[in-house]
Amino acid sequence: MGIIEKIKEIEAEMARTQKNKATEYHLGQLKAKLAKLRTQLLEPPKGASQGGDGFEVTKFGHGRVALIGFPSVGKSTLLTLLTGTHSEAASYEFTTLTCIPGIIHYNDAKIQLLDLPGIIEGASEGKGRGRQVIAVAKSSDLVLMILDASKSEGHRQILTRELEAVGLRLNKRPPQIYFKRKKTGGISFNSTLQLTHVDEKLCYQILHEYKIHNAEVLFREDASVDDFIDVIEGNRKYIKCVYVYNKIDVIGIDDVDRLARKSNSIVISCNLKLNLDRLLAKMWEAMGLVRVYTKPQGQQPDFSEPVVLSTDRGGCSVEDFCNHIHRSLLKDVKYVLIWGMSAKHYPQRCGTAHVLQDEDVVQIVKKKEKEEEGGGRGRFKSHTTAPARISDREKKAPLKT
Ligand SMILES: Nc1nc2c(ncn2[C@@H]2O[C@H](COP(=O)(O)OP(=O)(O)OP(=O)(O)O)[C@@H](O)[C@H]2O)c(=O)[nH]1
Ligand SMILES: [K+]
Ligand SMILES: [Mg+2]
Repeated sequence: MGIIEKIKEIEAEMARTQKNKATEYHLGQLKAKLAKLRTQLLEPPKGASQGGDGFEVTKFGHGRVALIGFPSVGKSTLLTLLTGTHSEAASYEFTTLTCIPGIIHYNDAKIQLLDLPGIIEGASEGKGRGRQVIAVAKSSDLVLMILDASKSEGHRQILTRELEAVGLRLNKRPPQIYFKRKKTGGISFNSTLQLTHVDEKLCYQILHEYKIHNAEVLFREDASVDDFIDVIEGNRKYIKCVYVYNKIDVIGIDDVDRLARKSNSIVISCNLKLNLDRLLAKMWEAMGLVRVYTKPQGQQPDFSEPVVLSTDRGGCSVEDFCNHIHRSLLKDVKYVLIWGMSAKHYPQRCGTAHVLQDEDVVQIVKKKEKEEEGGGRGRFKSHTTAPARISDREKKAPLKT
């Protein structure tokens, strides 16, 4: 029996099994079996060359966003609109057959947007180009799940299931479970709080399924069996996802309203170019991107080219900022002066652990370098006002030095 048949068999057995206290252990075991098979399915066949027929596209810019959706929901239309790179769009399904990259220029940052072939139910098991498409989704910093607002709302669940089946976890953070395999000593199981979804016996059983007999387990939250399996598998990818309901020009206002209220969702129309600005703002926020402007001593900040950091990847501390400019910079930094949202007053003197916010201005004061006390002019000299964003006017018309 092939892996896919085995998966189907276990899924059928799980569907047949009633969920109650008596079947809890059995179901847990089935879940572990299923997870193991799915991991097997993802491993490239022995002897096969790595990559080749995948959709390898070089990463570019400050982040990568993948367009995932059923055929003909408007992925290519959206890529063309947002990036100016033409991607063929048509009313028939599977118009796009490969990965087409474009670049979004937004907030002085460059975001790589990837158009992809449509995927269908069963994609995770190899239907269509599903596996390659999902591999690209895994390499992204954000998934835009494009949905046709006029079609079944079940599509969102089907796609989410397909992505979950290959180890993607959308809009979740890793479970707070410490897990370490050991060579000897048996299994030590602990929790810092009362667990309501799993107990020690169930966890032992799952570990047994994985043939793990020595390990340290510590639950730091009231996690589920699925969470525990995710931690054991260790290959899960936690990615943000924005659900984009396209084609709202063909549905009624009540439906638009309902879809717009769903969590992590946005409604758009490519045809009418509706809400595309809001979509970009939402992407920016979801990717945790932060612009930081450098201000040389005695001069105005350079508003033309921000350093773009991400709260999710790499972090946004002053240390991250310095490392971004130059690896060897950090050791010379005495402290920094900060103007902007993260500062309590202007300028605030901070250490390298300080966390920056979008549109902050930073002046680095190096060791053995004299501080510019009051040397700046206008907004960027020392004074105390409530924190505020650096206004667009200040960026456009910097004061003369
Ligand atoms: N009514 C309406 N139609 C749209 C909208 N956006 C795209 N379409 C149409 O939907 C059809 C499919 O668009 P595509 O951009 O090719 O969709 P896709 O998701 O890239 O399709 P595949 O590459 O085949 O997976 C085209 O006929 C578009 O003109 C929209 O906002 N409203
Ligand atoms: K199409
Ligand atoms: Mg397309």
